[in-house]
Formats: sequence, C-alpha cells, structure tokens
Amino acid sequence: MNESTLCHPIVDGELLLIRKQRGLGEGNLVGPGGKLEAGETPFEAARREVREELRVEPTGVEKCGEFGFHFRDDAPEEDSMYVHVFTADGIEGNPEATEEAIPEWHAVDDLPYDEMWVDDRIWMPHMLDGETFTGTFVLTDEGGAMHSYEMELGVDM
Ligand SMILES: Nc1nc2c([nH]c(=O)n2[C@H]2C[C@H](O)[C@@H](COP(=O)(O)OP(=O)(O)OP(=O)(O)O)O2)c(=O)[nH]1
Repeated sequence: MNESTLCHPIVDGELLLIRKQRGLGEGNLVGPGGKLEAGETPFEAARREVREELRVEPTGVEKCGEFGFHFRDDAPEEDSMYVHVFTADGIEGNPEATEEAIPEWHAVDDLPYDEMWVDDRIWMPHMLDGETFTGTFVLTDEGGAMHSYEMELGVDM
C-alpha cells in the first residue's frame, strides 16, 4: 500500500492549499503533501512536503486523521493510497510557486470543493472543526464521483 501525507496550514481563517501541477490529482486544489520516503515517519514526510512544494516551514503540525483512498474500477491494490492528514497552525516564510505546486489561500468557510477531490467535502469540514477522523473512500469515474465511503469521528491519533 502506498502511504502519503496531506498538511493543511490554517492561518487567520484561511487554509493554504496548492494547485497541483503534476502526479495524482493534477489540476486539483489539495493540501500540500506526497508519498512517504523510506525510513520517514508520516509527521516528517508531512513537514518535508510542505517545505519542498511551497518553500515554507509549517509550525504546530498535528495529526487529525487518516483515510484509505481507492478507485472502484482498478485492481484493489494498484491505486490504493493511505493518506495521513495533518493541520498546521502557521508557516514560516512566504509560500512560493514551485514545479509541483502553486499556492492558494482560501477562506475556510468558503472552500471551492468543486475544484477538489470529491471526498474532501466529506472529511475536510471535520478537520476544520478540530475533529479527528478515520475513513475509507471509494471513487468512480476517474475520481469524478463517490462510489461509497465509511468514516468514524473522534478517533485517537
Ligand atoms: N486532498 C486529497 N488528497 C489526496 C486524496 N487522495 C490522495 O492520494 N491524495 C494526495 C495524498 C498525496 O499528497 C498525493 C499523492 O499523490 P502522488 O502519488 O501524485 O504524490 P505526489 O506526486 O504529490 O508526491 P511525491 O511524488 O512528491 O511523493 O495525493 C484525496 O482524496 N484528497
């Protein structure tokens, strides 16, 4: 199973997202993140990816959730991803556009969910409310629609 991270800096009611320039979900608005490297913890990977993608250091990084992500029409193992989700209470530096990512700040109470993965509108409101969660999301139509999902709230992280 592939393991990856998402890290979401939230500062003054705004969420720092990226317009993803390549890889899975290219063109989508997502939290900065990427795959774990060998020997790295999810926490270390979450911070490294923010640094690499936006050239800033996240502060107050805390884990808030994890979820399995699958495509209904593919071989079960092939496209499965296990995602560790974090928040950050600030950043040091000014986000820069890189080859991988263009930074965008969005008000947490007015997020453009139609430009994000279809599962984000389900778990992200819980993250923004300070809740913890675990979930499994199964997508169809190359990620265009939700096939089924399960989610549990208030899980120890
Ligand atoms: N917001 C959001 N992100 C997701 C979902 N599913 C999913 O894999 N991701 C994220 C987790 C990782 O940050 C990223 C994995 O994509 P990738 O395999 O293209 O990795 P990458 O190119 O960004 O990273 P890397 O090569 O630098 O390691 O996508 C989802 O449903 N919602």
